[in-house]
Order: sequence, then C-alpha cells, then structure tokens
Amino acid sequence: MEKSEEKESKQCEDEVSHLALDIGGTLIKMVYFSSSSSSCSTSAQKNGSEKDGIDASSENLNYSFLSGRLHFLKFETKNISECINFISSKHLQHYADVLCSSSLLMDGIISNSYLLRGSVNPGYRDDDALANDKNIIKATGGGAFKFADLFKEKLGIVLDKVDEMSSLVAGANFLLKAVHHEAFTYMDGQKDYVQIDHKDLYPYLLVNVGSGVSMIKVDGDSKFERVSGTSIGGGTFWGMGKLLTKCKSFDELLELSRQGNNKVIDMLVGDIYGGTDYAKIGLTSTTIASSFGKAVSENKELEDYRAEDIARSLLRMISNNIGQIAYLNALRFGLKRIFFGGFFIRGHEYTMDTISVAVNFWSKGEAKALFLRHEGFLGALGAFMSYQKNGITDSTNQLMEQHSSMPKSLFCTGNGFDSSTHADTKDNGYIECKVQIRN
Ligand SMILES: Nc1ncnc2c1ncn2[C@@H]1O[C@H](COP(=O)(O)OP(=O)(O)OP(=O)(O)O)[C@@H](O)[C@H]1O
Ligand SMILES: CC(C)(CO)[C@@H](O)C(=O)NCCC(=O)O
Repeated sequence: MEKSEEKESKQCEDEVSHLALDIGGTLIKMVYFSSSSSSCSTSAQKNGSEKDGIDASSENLNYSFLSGRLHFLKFETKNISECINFISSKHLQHYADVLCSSSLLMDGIISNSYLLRGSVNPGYRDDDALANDKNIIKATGGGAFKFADLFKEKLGIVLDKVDEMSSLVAGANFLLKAVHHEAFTYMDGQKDYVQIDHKDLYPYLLVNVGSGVSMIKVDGDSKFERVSGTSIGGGTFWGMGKLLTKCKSFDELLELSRQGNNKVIDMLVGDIYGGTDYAKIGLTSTTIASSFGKAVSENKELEDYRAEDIARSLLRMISNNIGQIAYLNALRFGLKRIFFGGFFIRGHEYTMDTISVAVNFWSKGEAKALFLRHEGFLGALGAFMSYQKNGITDSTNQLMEQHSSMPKSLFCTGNGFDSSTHADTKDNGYIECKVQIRN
C-alpha cells in the first residue's frame, strides 16, 4: 500500500488513543480509548468549526469533548500473537508515544457518569514519528516483564511497566467511585447493585482471583497492602478441570459445572453422620465435609464419574476455599466489605453464589462478598489510568460514562480481523464515554 493510501485508510478507522495492557499468567487484558467512527472526520472538518464527534455544547474556553469508547478486550496469554496481530491490525502501536505525552485523570464522578480528561491527539503522526522506536505503552502483570522483548521485536513497542498490585487497586478504586452500578451482591440467584458512598469506601479487601489469588487491604487511593494470597485460584480450577474432564475451553468447564451435582463426589457431613446434622458445631447434613472425599471409598475410576459432577465439585471446592481465606483476612483486619475481581469469577452465578455463601457462613452474616461488573479488567484499567501521572495534574472528573455495554461483541471485526479466532466476545465490551480534550 502506498504511504498516502495507508494514511488515508487509517483516517477511516476509529481514532485510537491510550492503550494499556495487563498481561497475566492466563489472559491478556487490553483497554483502549477510541473516538467513535462517526467522529472519523476529514482534516478539513477537523480544522473547521464543525468538529464531528466533539460535543460543541460541552465546549468551554479551555476544553471540548470527544465522544468515544473505552474498549475492553481479552486474549489468551498462550496465544499472545493474536494480541500482537490485533494491535498491529488496528495500528495501535502508532499511537503509543502520543499517549505518553498526553494524560488522563479519572478520579471522580459527575451525575452517574465519568469523564476522562486527557490530551487526545486526534491526528496522525508523521512518518518519522511512525518510524521511530519510542512507542511506549503502559503494561502491567508478569507478562509486562516476560514479553517485553517480544513487543519490542514484533511491534517496536516499549512496555512501560506499571506495578500489578497498584494497577489492581487503581482500577478497583476508579470503578467503585466512577461507574454507576459497578458493584453488586449475588446470593440465592439474586443480583443486587450496591451504591457505594465515596466517603465510606475504605477500608476494604480486594480479592483478585486470576490464575493465582491476591488479597489486598485497600485503605485509600494509593494506600494498600497485599496481605495474603493463595495459589489455589482460577488456574487451579481451569488446569485441574481440563485434566479431569478433558474439556477444551474454560467456558465449557463452567457450563459442565452448571449441570453437575457435587454430592456425587463430595463427602457430606450427612454421609459421615448417618444422614443427620452435626448441629452442636453448626454443620448441617448437606455441608461438604470433604471435597472429592467420596471418591476414596467408592470403587470407581475417573471414567465412572460424570464430567459435570467433577466440574461442579471442583468449582465448589475452589470457590469455597477462596471465600474462606478472604473472610479470614477480612477478619484479621476488621474489614466488612470484600470485593472479588479477576476473570475466574466471570459473572458466573454458581461461582458467585458459592463465594457469597462461604463469606456469609464464616462471618455469620457480618461480612459481605461483592462482585464487580468489570471484574477482569482492574489491572488493565489501573495501567490505563496511570497515563494521568504523566500530565495534567488538576483533578476534576474525567471520564464520562454515557452507556456501558458489557458484555458485548463488537469491534473485533474489520481490518481482516476475525473475532472468533482470538477473542471471547462474551467478555469484550466497551463503555461509551467522552474525553475532555484541551483546545
Ligand atoms: N476464556 C478463558 N480462558 C482461560 N481462562 C479463563 C477464561 N475466562 C475466564 N478464565 C479464568 O480466569 C483466570 C485468569 O484470570 P485473570 O485474567 O484475572 O488472571 P491472570 O492475570 O491471567 O493471572 P495472574 O494475575 O495470576 O497472572 C483463569 O485461570 C481462568 O480460571
Ligand atoms: C503471582 C501473581 C501476583 C501474578 O499475578 C498471582 O498469580 C498471585 O497472587 N498468586 C498467588 C501467590 C501466592 O500468594 O501464593
């Protein structure tokens, strides 16, 4: 393609800025902002008084607003080349150093909406800039270290590493403060959104259930301590589930678990106590006494068990364990609210129900398990927001949420990009928002 044609074709795509990555042990999470395609304008329009995509009514002397989307995408880390191809197909790497010279501030709320302030450069960089090797994007997670050379080699991108725990906390704080209907409880099939009072947010326990589990006591905006963790997490569920059931995808394993009956494999209190409760110590006959315990006394091979029942027992064992350790840590520090994030949760009803029951059971109703709508993107959002540290320092509200659409399949089309090959559309989505830009 001729250079001029290439430039022209880029001008017809969404205009992208502020890309951040969280490269975890199992999944890569990506967040980026793009001005909506309707705002894809000609240079004449851009330079003229009519600015497509910019809400003129919101303009003031210093700022105007650019409508767009905050995109959320995930890829499997083992298929990192798909992430690299996506960045390349969308030309995202070319916006990298524009981003570092710009800034974002997102720490407040305007009438259930949030506003992202930054200097978004809607233009395109010249060929010299495209050719230089100073493209830098914010990245967190272990993969920001592990794959730094790969990104440099394949895309000419330098990964600017952001601490994983700081990113998780920044992402969670932002979501809890700025996004309406972000946190919810889930119990007995009922989902209830919880309105968070900004002045009464801290302290809380953040439990991020990724491949492994991190438990972080959060006391303020950048005030936190990782107080515990466990290696029995999402990777354990997926890894053991894959071996035991032979299923091919995480979603298949979750679906199996939905149809299973854990009592077939788990040893219940009633199995030990002849069908009765052990009331003296508060255990009902249906309480699991020993996960997978029935397999010991029954003369059965793995093949004799239904994959559904194995998946159910496994999910219950791991979710219970996480709920219990989370509660014990909340108890250690007198924390009443426990927020669960990470892609293991996956908005899966049975997972959330099991965790809620565990927290409720152990705390005797004192502590509450809360879940987050953007559960898997805490780290990526935190890294995304770290762009703000490079620039403007005033701190009014920055990202205006107009309409949140999660989960949703979109924007994985075009540019020869096949959504079905690399991205699980159930988890990809976007938030409609406005970026405040300096005039
Ligand atoms: N499509 C999927 N493919 C694989 N795992 C998935 C998928 N969807 C959800 N999961 C679950 O999410 C977990 C990964 O969650 P997450 O992305 O939050 O962690 P990570 O960043 O990869 O791990 P870590 O933070 O420990 O490095 C997996 O271990 C699995 O349990
Ligand atoms: C190592 C990390 C932080 C990588 O994300 C995560 O997988 C984790 O918290 N694992 C649990 C490690 C532990 O504390 O036992």
